[in-house]
This record gives sequence, structure tokens and C-alpha cells, in this order.
Amino acid sequence: MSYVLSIDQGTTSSRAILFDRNSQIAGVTQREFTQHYPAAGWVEHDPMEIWATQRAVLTEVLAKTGISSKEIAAIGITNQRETTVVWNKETGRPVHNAIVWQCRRTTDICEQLREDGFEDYVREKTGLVLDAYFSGTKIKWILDNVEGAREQAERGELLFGTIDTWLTWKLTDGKAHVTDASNASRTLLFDIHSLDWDDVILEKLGIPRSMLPEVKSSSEVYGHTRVGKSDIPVAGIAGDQQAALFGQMCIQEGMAKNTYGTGCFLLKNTGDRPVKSTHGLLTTIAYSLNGQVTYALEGSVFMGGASVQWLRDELGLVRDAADTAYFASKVEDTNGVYVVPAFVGLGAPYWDPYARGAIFGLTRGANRNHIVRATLEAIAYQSRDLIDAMEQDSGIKLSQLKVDGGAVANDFLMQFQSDILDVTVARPELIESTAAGAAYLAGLAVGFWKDTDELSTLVQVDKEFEPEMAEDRRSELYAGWKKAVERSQHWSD
Ligand SMILES: Nc1ncnc2c1ncn2[C@@H]1O[C@H](COP(=O)(O)OP(=O)(O)O)[C@@H](O)[C@H]1O
Ligand SMILES: O=P(O)(O)OC[C@H](O)CO
Repeated sequence: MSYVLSIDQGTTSSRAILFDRNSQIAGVTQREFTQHYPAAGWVEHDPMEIWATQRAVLTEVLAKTGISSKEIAAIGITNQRETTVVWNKETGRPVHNAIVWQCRRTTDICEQLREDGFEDYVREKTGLVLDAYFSGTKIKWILDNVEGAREQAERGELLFGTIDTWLTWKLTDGKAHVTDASNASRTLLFDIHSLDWDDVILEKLGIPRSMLPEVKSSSEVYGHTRVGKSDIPVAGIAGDQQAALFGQMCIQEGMAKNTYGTGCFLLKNTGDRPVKSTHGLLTTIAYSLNGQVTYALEGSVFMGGASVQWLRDELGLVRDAADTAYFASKVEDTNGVYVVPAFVGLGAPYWDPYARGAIFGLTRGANRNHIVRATLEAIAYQSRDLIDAMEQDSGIKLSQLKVDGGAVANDFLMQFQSDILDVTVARPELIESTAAGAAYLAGLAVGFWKDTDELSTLVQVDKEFEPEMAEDRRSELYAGWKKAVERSQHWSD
């Protein structure tokens, strides 16, 4: 057998990617699916459409490459995290659309829990903040709002799963109702210390334990799926950001990756210690492998590449995202301009939902190039905010930042990131780290790859960006950023 197949079920598309033994991509297929916005701030997906598109791309990638199902050693799954599906065990039909991680409909439930003094307990047990982002309150919403759902759940007729669980259940014809520890750690229901569902939180949210999947490691055979005439083991599961961490082989304590997509997701491996953040970062499970759980600290930037889309679509300052590097490099600096892209408030370490976007430092000489450059720089400043917070929380200094995601194609951004952090930024040859991570986890489980030492030899660096900026310049620029952020805060309060 020569390949491992990775299923990458993201927020906007379902993809299938074939990796060979050298971790080279042999084929990719992708299908977008419908986003449902039934009310302001609400986001849903149809779980059957997710399954149909995922199944279709799986078949298509084999047809497109002419690779036989007999050549596939294992399937690994990586997924948009937190998104919640509840379905009937007998019929296999979801009782409601999936409630997507972005959906804000359960903000009031979170507010109520906070008023009840539940926040510290949740933080302590799950490592998360009490927010509508996570699955727990979304399950409660479905049980409270779908007619008859709570009674059915109490009779043991309904199952819950994040997208990994839903897909594994479908792939194995309902035989495996499982998740992995990385996905479980995003539900708001999982005690990341005892590694079990937490009965106090389940009781508070009125969620019967019988709905919940069995929590497995991130690399083992969960079941088999029939493709053509082969029964292929489904053997790896990890949430997409954790899969990217593994795909970049950030397997030692202190190693970190930042994914620059629509938003930026920064994860730092903290080894076998769950580190409690005092700066609003999340404590999460990176992966569970060979009987050992590895933890991570996580922080996210809401507006990463999305702020480049804003330059392109709303301001019309560039025609293509890639042009930003050209315009930014036409000037020596931003001429004192700072863009704070707090369009939806600010996340860690500020957590200010009332902050709003702003451009500071405009003078008569400020032009398009300065604004474009300041927007790219803002992505790097926000990432530095997170890295500083992580260093303070974990006491571990970052030695190198590994990067991936669509926006890492931007050399200007990568160089500025290195300059403002005073750290080497390493861009891998293979920027499909997420899919690679799921493939590696699955391949390890079936012996396709021997161990992480072998995998580490497969991850090749395309380019390393070394810091070139003088320390006093770095301090001056970053101090300006902090001042700009301060001015943008509490705006719509
Ligand atoms: N050369 C570039 N410079 C800056 N931003 C870019 C560049 N290419 C893509 N982007 C940004 O990266 C994002 C797409 O990256 P991707 O990893 O596909 O995101 P996602 O997985 O979140 O959809 C977009 O927001 C886009 O604006
Ligand atoms: O689907 P993505 O890549 O935008 O990732 C979504 C994250 O997993 C949400 O936590």
C-alpha cells in the first residue's frame, strides 16, 4: 500500500487529499457546501450535505488520480472544530442542522451560566472560556428547541458528535461513535485533566451522557469504511488546528505554529502539562498518542487574511490578495500609520467585543501603500500579542515559529513577522499542514510510517525568515501598535 487519505472537513469546503510515503501530495479534490444564515449571527450547515460532499470528494480523488482503493493504507480525519451535530441513532438523520462554531445563538445561555457563577468551574475543568464558540451550549440549544429532542435524548435515542464523530459514524455505517481527545477538548464538556466527560457540566446543561461519543486517542483504528472492494481503516482524528500543529511536527514542548488563513490560529505545544492562562488563552489538548496526552495553549486572531480581503473587497486598494506584498514593499515604513482591524472586536489577550476597527496616525502624506502595509503589519502585531501572552503563561521562550495557511505566501508579511517577534519564521514546503497532520496520525496507527522521528524527516522547510530589525526600532513600532489598540478599545460600548 502506497498512500494515506486525508479527509479535511473545513468550514466552507470538504476536501480529500492523498499523501504518499514521502508526504508528497498525489491528489486533491474539494467541494464547497451551503452556508445557512437563518438569523443575524446564526450559522448552520446541513450535516447530510457535509457527508455527501465529503463522500464525493473521497471517491473523486481516487478516480482523478487512478489510484485504487487497495492502495490506501488508512484514512485520517481532520475537521472544523466545535460544530455540533445531533442525530437519531436508528434513522441516522440529524434532528437539526449542524450549529457551526461561528454561530452566536447561545450567547444568552453563556451569560446565564456566568451569572450562576459557573465560569471558573468551566475554565478549570475544560481549559476554555464560557463562550458560544464551543459545542456544549449548542447541544443544549438543540435539546431545548427541537420538539421532542430532550425526551428522545433521555431515552438514549439521540447521539451527539462534532464533525469528526459524525463522519466516522457515517464512514463506519454507524459502528463507531467516537471522537478523539483534541476534538473532545473543544466541547466545553470534557475534563482535560481526568480525560472524561464532566458530570457536573453535563447536569448543568441537561445533556445525557448516553449521547456522547467514546473518547479515543488521535491515532488508532476506530473502524473500517468500504471503498470499492476494500475495507479501509479509519485510523486518525484531530481537530484542524491541532492537526496542523502535528503536521508541522511541533511535537516538542515549546514548539509553536501559526496558521494564517481567514483568521490566525496560534498553538503552542506545552508537553504533558495543561498550562492555565492568565491572559485569556485557551488550554486545549493537542493530541493523544501512544497513551500520552499532549497539551497546547491556543490563541486566535479574528481578522487575519480577512483584513486583506477587506482591503480588496471593501476599500478596493488591491485587486488581488497577493498584490499587498508589492504595495507594502514600495514604501520603507507605514509613515506612522496603524490599522487596527478590530472589525468584530478583539480576541486574546484583549477580549474586548466592543473594540472596533480604526486607522491611526494619518497625515497628509499617507497613501495607499502605507495603509496596505499597515494592514499586513497588523496581522503580525496581533500574532505577536498572542505569542507574548503564551510566553508569559508558559514561561517558555519561543525559538522558532512554524507557519502555514494561505497568507504565508506573502513574503513581506513573513519577514515582518520575524522582525517584530525577533524569532525565525519557518515556512514549510508543504503548506497543507492540516491535512498532513491527519494523514500522519492515521499512517502511524497502521504502521505506514514507523514513528515521529521518521515523520520529522519528511517535513521540509521552504524558507526561513530571519529577524533583520534593530531592537530599538522593533520596540518603537510595537509600542505604537499597543497605543493604537488601546485607542480602538471599548468603542461601541
Ligand atoms: N499573498 C497573500 N497575501 C496576504 N493574504 C493572502 C495571500 N493569499 C491569500 N491570503 C489570505 O489568506 C486567506 C486564505 O487562506 P486559507 O488558508 O485558504 O484560509 P481559510 O482556510 O481560512 O479559508 C484569505 O483571507 C486571503 O485574503
Ligand atoms: O474550518 P477552519 O479551517 O476555518 O477552522 C475552524 C476552526 O477549527 C474553528 O475552531
